[in-house]
Amino acid sequence: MDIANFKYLDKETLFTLTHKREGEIKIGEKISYGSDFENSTARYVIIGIEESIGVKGNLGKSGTHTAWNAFLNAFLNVQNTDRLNGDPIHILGSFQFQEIFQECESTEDYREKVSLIDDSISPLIEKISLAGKRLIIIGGSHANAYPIIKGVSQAKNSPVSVINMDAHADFRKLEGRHSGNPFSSVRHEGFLGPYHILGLHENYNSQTMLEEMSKQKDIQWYFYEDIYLRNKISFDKALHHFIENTKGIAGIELDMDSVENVLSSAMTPTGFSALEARKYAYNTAYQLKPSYFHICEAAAKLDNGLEDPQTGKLLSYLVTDFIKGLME
Ligand SMILES: N=CN[C@@H](CCC(=O)O)C(=O)O
Repeated sequence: MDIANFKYLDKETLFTLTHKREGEIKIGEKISYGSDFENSTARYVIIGIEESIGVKGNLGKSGTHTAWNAFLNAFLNVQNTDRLNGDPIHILGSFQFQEIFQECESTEDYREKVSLIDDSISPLIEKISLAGKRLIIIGGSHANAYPIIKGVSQAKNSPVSVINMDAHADFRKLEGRHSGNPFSSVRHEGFLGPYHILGLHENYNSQTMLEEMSKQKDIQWYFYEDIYLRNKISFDKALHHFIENTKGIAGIELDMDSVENVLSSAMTPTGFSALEARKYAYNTAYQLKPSYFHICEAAAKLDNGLEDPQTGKLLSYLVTDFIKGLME
């Protein structure tokens, strides 16, 4: 089946990126791949979204389209062991939206195109979810939380209960689609159930947005500052509280701009550690068996030239932690 702007992972790419070594087996040698995920026995389907349009529509710095390849390079070369076997994993491929990106000239153009890509992404998410597979999605901007939640919600015929580790609530007003309003947009359409945000930064969430969220009883958050400056609650307790309050169909969001020093549009010198992000991925998967895991906003290279050779490896750790949590 052809999907607009989607490239299935093919044998040649897989073989080029998987570096074989005698006496060892890499994950890339075990996973299944390509279009026929429905007939694969794999339970977990991984897709990429190579896209920076949502970030530009939110007046940010482009670069999130570079995360997928960086992830793939690292992930395919993870050792296949009895701690993590590649057999239940299927890598489908990635959405490639760089041509659409090149067509944009203004903020309005980016916002219009985000609506367009929303409509490409959600049917595939719905189809994979309907096939009973759990999804792992590597973004891309946080704008894509909207089509992901919509697709899962339509497949499961239920609103999705979401936990989001993030410095920003992304609940901005509906002013055209972008990376700052996926949760307000998807809430507006009834696909988002309870919404829990872990680690909001007080400096970067507006009073208006916080007041809007306060009106809705099933939207809750912990500020990063309440955890680490005021010691009101520990990281573990805050996470546990959200996990306990998540019922039914669950989705997990991880915005990498909440993790200290990870390259992204809103890169931060103070935030969660890589280890906390790993604990988040593992524990949410282990305890909730969520329908999807969306990791977004990370970049291997920003358009301003900044590069980070570690992005792909961190994304790969997070995905393997999440899969281990699902399997244990
Ligand atoms: N998903 C990210 N949302 C942030 C982005 C900030 C930035 O790119 O600088 C927000 O809207 O506040």
